[in-house]
Amino acid sequence: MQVTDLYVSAPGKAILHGEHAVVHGKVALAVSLNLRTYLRLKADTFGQVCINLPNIDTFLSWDLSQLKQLVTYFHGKRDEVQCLDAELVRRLREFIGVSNGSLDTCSMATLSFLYLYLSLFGSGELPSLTLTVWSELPTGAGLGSSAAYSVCLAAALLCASGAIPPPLKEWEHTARWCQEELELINSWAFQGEMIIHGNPSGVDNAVGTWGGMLRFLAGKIIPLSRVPLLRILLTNTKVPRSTKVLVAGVKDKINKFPSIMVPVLDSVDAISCTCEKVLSEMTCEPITGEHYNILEELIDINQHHLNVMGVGHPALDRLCQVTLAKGLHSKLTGAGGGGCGITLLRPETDSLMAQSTVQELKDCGFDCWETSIGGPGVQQHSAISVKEEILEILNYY
Ligand SMILES: Nc1ncnc2c1ncn2[C@@H]1O[C@H](COP(=O)(O)OP(=O)(O)OP(=O)(O)O)[C@@H](O)[C@H]1O
Ligand SMILES: C[C@@](O)(CCO)CC(=O)[O-]
Ligand SMILES: [Mg+2]
Repeated sequence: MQVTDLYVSAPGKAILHGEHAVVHGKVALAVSLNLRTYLRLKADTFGQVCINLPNIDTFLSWDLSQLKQLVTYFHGKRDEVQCLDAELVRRLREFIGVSNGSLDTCSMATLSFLYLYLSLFGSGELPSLTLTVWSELPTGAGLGSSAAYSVCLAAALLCASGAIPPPLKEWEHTARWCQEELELINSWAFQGEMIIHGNPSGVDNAVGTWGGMLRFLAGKIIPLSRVPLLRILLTNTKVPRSTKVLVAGVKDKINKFPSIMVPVLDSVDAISCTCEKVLSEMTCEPITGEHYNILEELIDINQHHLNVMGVGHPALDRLCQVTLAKGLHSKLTGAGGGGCGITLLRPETDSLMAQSTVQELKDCGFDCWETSIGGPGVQQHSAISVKEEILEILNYY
């Protein structure tokens, strides 16, 4: 089977409110970032499948004959995805020699690639291809790197399998898929997330697929089209952590102390809803200091709740203290336990104040930068629309 070469990209995300609570059926508000993961899929004739994942130092290849043995039992349909095929996951774990509890970066990325590849091609002829992924996102830091990776894999492999068409016309630089096709990409990306996360809510892959700002509740995705322009500082504490472990830890706490933890989750839900209401007011009436005061208080309350859930970290406390000394409010974003935090800048925060805050956070050993939010969701690119330095990496392999 011959596949067509293509480039795709998907954005990372920041969760404004609702991380962890969203896994338990509460509202989350999330927004796409201007940092993206890029994927190049290249057709080959060597009878092999190769993946190059330079961000995580992973370069692997398999003969098609090896992979064919894994799909002898396979009867799956690529347009019907509900839950993970446990037998395929078991075979793949055995094939790459990884145990059920493994959190190894390389194994998780490999497992989710092979799972999607075999699920989408397993009922027909397996194509020979090389897939290279490069991301501007820090890996495992709370900015949805796993979801951006899974969304890129799903879009590229669905296209290569013929389940969805490549949307790019000859004269275009970038193009997006239609709603129905995006839903299919999102549902396959969710499978990839299930392999990496264990029990994802689906909010991260939804942002990677649709981009912009979303309200997410129990799998229901509502794009928020009218949102004010927010200035946000992103800080990466560089403390490594695993989303899978943190999500499992919160679940254990809820099971152990339901009467204590359920009200915390309800309160986070109310924070997301209040934040959504304030953001909407800010688009239809003059923005006042009081709007910002409320947004800041919501950030503080939620950060305390996240500490109660057990997903804080001394480095995140430090972020909150340093920014509060400058009159700015921060909370962790994503799974916490280290990783990244967001700081809301007020309209009157001048660039000198922003710069000195960034410098103080860098002096703590953190990475810190002002970010723009609301980038487009998954898209196909022509080669010339991919930034030169990224194209160079993707074409190197
Ligand atoms: N650029 C990449 N190349 C290959 N694998 C990646 C890449 N980015 C992420 N991954 C996979 O995703 C895993 C990290 O996912 P994890 O969910 O723990 O962090 P995150 O998605 O960055 O944070 P969060 O889920 O809190 O937003 C890595 O271990 C790796 O398997
Ligand atoms: C911690 C969590 O709520 C967000 C991770 O970005 C997990 C999830 O929603 O899948
Ligand atoms: Mg993730």
